[in-house]
Amino acid sequence: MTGLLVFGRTGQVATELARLAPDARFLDRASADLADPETCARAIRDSGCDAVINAAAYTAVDRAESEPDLARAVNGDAPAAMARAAAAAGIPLVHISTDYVFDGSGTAPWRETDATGPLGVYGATKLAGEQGIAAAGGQWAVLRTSWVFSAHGANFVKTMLRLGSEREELRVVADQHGGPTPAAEIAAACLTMARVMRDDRGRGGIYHFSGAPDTSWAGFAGEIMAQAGLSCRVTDIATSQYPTPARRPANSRLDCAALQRDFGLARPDWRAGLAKVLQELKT
Ligand SMILES: NC(=O)C1=CN([C@@H]2O[C@H](COP(=O)(O)OP(=O)(O)OC[C@H]3O[C@@H](n4cnc5c(N)ncnc54)[C@H](OP(=O)(O)O)[C@@H]3O)[C@@H](O)[C@H]2O)C=CC1
Ligand SMILES: Cc1cn([C@H]2C[C@H](O)[C@@H](COP(=O)(O)OP(=O)(O)O[C@H]3O[C@@H](C)C(=O)[C@@H](O)[C@H]3O)O2)c(=O)[nH]c1=O
Ligand SMILES: [Mg+2]
Repeated sequence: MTGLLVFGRTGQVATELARLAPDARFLDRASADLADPETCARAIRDSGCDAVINAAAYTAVDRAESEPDLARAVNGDAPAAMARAAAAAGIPLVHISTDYVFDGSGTAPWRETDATGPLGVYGATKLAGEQGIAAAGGQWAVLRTSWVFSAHGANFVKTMLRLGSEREELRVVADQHGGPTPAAEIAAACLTMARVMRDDRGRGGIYHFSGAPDTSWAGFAGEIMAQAGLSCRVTDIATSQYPTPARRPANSRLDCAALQRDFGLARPDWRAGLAKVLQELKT
């Protein structure tokens, strides 16, 4: 996609965007530090691009609890500044957000219109980003996704492969439920949305997108061990048995019907995405 500007170059989703849209311009931390929102706005103003995707974020969920100011600048203030600059330039912004904006109550898949209630700093700062974007008033889309994995960068799959080859047993929480999502599918969805929005200025809003079927982290871990041929046993535990600095939602299930209806994008099967990632890690 020519005329596309992407914030982020090294992350999971940015890496997949670079594969799918090699003509786009990618800004790494050295070119646009999200800790400095004005730099991001200027990058958009100076770019002459006709669409923007923000694939950069502060994603260290536990560390965010002790770095709330930095997390807020990167996840909250920078996306808001991007949205104001994009609105002024008359171009669409596609931004990625998270299931962690929800409090995780109940068992029903979350809809876009449901009340948010983040449990930790990461989720709260991502929610601030969503709100800042909506307040900017231009043409924007926020794609909320969950449990992202790929062959690149740090993610649950790579952690499980490493620990699973070192240990006979792993204890993994079985009472947090959601949809693992391949980064490649998120990149493809963002590109589709950016194209559609560029051609139809009436489109945008908040949308949910996650892999299917819903599972638990323990279920995800079990499938990783099985597909990778690792004999490591996965034992179900409760969240209370795995203390972490940040609280995480028990129910991260996302209702993805609106994205299917408005953009024709269906939930991808994460098990097929996992097979591709394992193949890629082998080569
Ligand atoms: N990972 C997940 O499980 C989920 C992610 N998301 C959202 O999806 C989006 C993409 O996430 P993902 O690809 O996994 O992210 P990664 O954690 O893989 O990568 C984060 C990216 O953001 C960049 N970045 C971080 N801080 C700054 C900064 N101050 N200035 C410039 N760049 C910065 C990193 O650059 P550098 O290499 O220099 O650090 C890196 O390129 C994010 O909005 C995230 O919130 C949503 C749900 C789940
Ligand atoms: C390593 C490990 C983790 N866990 C638990 C902790 C946690 O509840 C769950 C997943 O661990 P992670 O550290 O990958 O989780 P986390 O970093 O919170 O993953 C989140 O990242 C952010 C960026 C998002 O937006 C979310 O959608 C989600 O993907 O598994 C175990 O139970 N056993 C283990 O051995
Ligand atoms: Mg993590």
